[in-house]
Amino acid sequence: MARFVLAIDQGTTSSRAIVFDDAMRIVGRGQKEFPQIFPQSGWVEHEPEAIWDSVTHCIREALARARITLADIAAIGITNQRETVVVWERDTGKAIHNAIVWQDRRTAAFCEKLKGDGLEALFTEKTGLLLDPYFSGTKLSWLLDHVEGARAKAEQGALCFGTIDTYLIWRLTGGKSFVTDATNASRTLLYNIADNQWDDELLKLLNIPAVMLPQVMDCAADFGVTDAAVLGAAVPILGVAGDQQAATIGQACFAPGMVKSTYGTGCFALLNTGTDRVVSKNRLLTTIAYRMDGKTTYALEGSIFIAGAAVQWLRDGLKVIGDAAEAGNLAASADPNQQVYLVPAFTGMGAPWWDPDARGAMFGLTRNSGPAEFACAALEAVCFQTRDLLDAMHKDWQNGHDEMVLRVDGGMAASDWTMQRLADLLNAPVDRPAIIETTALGAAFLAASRAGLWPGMDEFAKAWARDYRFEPVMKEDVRLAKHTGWQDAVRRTLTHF
Ligand SMILES: Nc1ncnc2c1ncn2[C@@H]1O[C@H](COP(=O)(O)OP(=O)(O)O)[C@@H](O)[C@H]1O
Ligand SMILES: O=P(O)(O)OC[C@H](O)CO
Repeated sequence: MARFVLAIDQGTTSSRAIVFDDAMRIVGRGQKEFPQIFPQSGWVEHEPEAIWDSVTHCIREALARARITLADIAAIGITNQRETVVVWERDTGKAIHNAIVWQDRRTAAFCEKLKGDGLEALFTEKTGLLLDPYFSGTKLSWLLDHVEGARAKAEQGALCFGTIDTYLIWRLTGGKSFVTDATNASRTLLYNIADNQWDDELLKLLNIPAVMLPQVMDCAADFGVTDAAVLGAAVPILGVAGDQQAATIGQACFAPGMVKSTYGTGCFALLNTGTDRVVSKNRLLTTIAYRMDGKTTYALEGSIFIAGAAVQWLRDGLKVIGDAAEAGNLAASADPNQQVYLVPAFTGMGAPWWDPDARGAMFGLTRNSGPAEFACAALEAVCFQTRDLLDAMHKDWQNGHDEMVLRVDGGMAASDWTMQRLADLLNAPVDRPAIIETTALGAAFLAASRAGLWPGMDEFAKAWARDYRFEPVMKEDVRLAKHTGWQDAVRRTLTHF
């Protein structure tokens, strides 16, 4: 009997596939990067075919490392970079344009126009999002306006729109399933998260024909069966969630008040608010954490665009480290008497500031400032930004949950120095789990529990294991002084202060 589950994690810079066994252990993995395309300043695209090739490559690699074949897989779970838009022809499956990636800012002027028309409150009320180019809706609208003949074809029902999950499912099932899940839908700016359906009024405002949208399912559902002619065996796809929601699930943040923060290229913190659809007064996003058995659990989300990317800047831009793993040691050697701050607004500032025009800045440099102070400032910036998010979350939603433990994951969570500094600057414990691949784990859980291979949510939550807890040790006056310095640096960087 098939007793393995395959998680496909399609990320912004690479795709991963991980095989888990029925005891939730990782037995094989594959990973492949694919090209990032920057056609103009602020534009970011991916070639859909390159994404597909990377996914099939790492599925083969993961299966080979696990020494099994696809026939040994009981179920597939998919998790993906969110908001990224693909449009393809319904009859040929051919994409009409490169995918427009979540980081792409080309629709900034369109968003400003919609805001100028006084529409942001309506979009926020219905979708929980803001009018920012980050989300899918305005990108889809751009494609229909700029690819010749696209709008007419879309209106005739000849085109399909999907986030990456939808596109992969379409390809894996040989064009038989045209579906998404509620978490991915909730990032499009087209989906009403209160009514749980595509919103006709918003579709009209963005001029998007409903006929091109996929069917929205729960996160654990029957998404289709892989076409044996495509992958070599027919396997059911039983779980789907956007990557940050999948990490929330993988971290077993199932109780209201639980919060996780994922430190990859960017950083995304999600606070489970249960059935409360909290509307943020502090410019956080309201999003669907997961939908199971028709019941929606909501989250408040804070999105920071630069986290591990600041470490990449130390490595590739400044060349003060040769490898990301060296950043912590270098930061540890910084002079504690220097107050150097980096505001890493390299691509604008995300939550809770949402300032697309801000650019990065450093403050407090002296003639003694060197690589160590730069590294310290870069890593501390990620911690300070997390604090800004969590402070905003607590202003928006108290519900008696003053005591907070943050569950962390993502590549940067491997840095002990950064995680200790995070606990210090938050003045809260930080828990790093034993399985750091929480995104894939979340997708695997959705699929494996539906297949009856793994237990349900309660048992899964009990199985969550800690690798290490970082306890705050920094003196209160030091923490306060640092935080005040950071707030001042942010104020001086933002364009709208
Ligand atoms: N030991 C480390 N210390 C600090 N940053 C790290 C470390 N290891 C990896 N990173 C950073 O984490 C990021 C990679 O994390 P990952 O979760 O794979 O990101 P993504 O899924 O966004 O590609 C990179 O930006 C890298 O610079
Ligand atoms: O691919 P990641 O891990 O950088 O995550 C991207 C997010 O889903 C964007 O919202």
